[in-house]
Amino acid sequence: MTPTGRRGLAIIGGGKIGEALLSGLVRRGGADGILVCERSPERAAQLAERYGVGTVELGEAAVRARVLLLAVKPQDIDVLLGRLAEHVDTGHLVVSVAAGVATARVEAALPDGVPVVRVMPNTPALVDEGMSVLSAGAHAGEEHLDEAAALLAAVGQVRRVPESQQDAVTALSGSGPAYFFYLVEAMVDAGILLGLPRSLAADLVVQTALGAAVMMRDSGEHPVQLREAVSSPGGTTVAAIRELERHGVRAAMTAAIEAAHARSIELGGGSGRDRT
Ligand SMILES: NC(=O)C1=CN([C@@H]2O[C@H](COP(=O)(O)OP(=O)(O)OC[C@H]3O[C@@H](n4cnc5c(N)ncnc54)[C@H](OP(=O)(O)O)[C@@H]3O)[C@@H](O)[C@H]2O)C=CC1
Ligand SMILES: O=C(O)[C@@H]1CCC=N1
Repeated sequence: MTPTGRRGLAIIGGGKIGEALLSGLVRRGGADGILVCERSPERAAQLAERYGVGTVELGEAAVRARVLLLAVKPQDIDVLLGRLAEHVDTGHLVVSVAAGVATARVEAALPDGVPVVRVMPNTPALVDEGMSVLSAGAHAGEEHLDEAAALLAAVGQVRRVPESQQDAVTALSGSGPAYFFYLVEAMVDAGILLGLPRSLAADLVVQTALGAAVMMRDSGEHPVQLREAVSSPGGTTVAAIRELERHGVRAAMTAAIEAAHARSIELGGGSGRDRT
């Protein structure tokens, strides 16, 4: 039973991803019904001013909000859950975005039967182009997954996976924006090396990244086909791709994503299990 007066969402942890989700949700639905609980009073005040949301202590967050979105670092989650446990009941929905942290670990720290949904979002939620991937814990039903999906759909696309795939998802789409930013940095630096002004180089690279992303999403063609269309025989693109292959960029990307996957498992203290 949901106690009367409990409504809306509290974001617990107003850091990078907490703010990305908050900004999109406020943009989509307004600040009414959204609360933020943040350890740093300065940061809480900043978010309140920026988004017009109310800020609360942990206990009050659980009294006033039905959905509790945990957005603290995996290293802080056990302390948070220890403090939260006495305030939570089965009428809440707990949504955790902590990398690597299995729903079973969250459930074990809370009263029996509390529904928990694990989500891996990403920072493009800031511009409504997020990718959020959901898995249900042992006590989360379809209605809880639907509720979490509806929340995250406000800031981008949503997919569901068995929880055993969440560490791979984390390595791919959770951390993924950083790989593209890294690549863009390198391309802009190369443009500057070739004598272009920084702002022009940045404009060229960012628009090229955007155009390439939209083509990959909308053209229905495989990235290899799209790359072939850029690669004139004996031309500039094949000369560049040969260097990327020579320097092992493809292998480096695979190794990077494997390292992120391993780190996600390490942060969680082991791989997440699927519901049986
Ligand atoms: N950044 C990203 O792109 C993504 C992050 N995630 C996950 O989201 C979580 C947060 O990551 P990120 O936003 O990068 O981290 P941040 O460190 O930027 O944000 C976490 C915030 O939570 C605060 N906090 C810690 N403990 C508490 C508490 N008990 N009550 C209230 N606030 C608290 C922290 O305060 P303080 O600064 O004092 O520590 C900090 O402001 C992590 O678990 C991460 O794995 C998931 C997907 C993408
Ligand atoms: O770097 C991290 O650990 C978090 C999880 C996914 C993206 N950022």
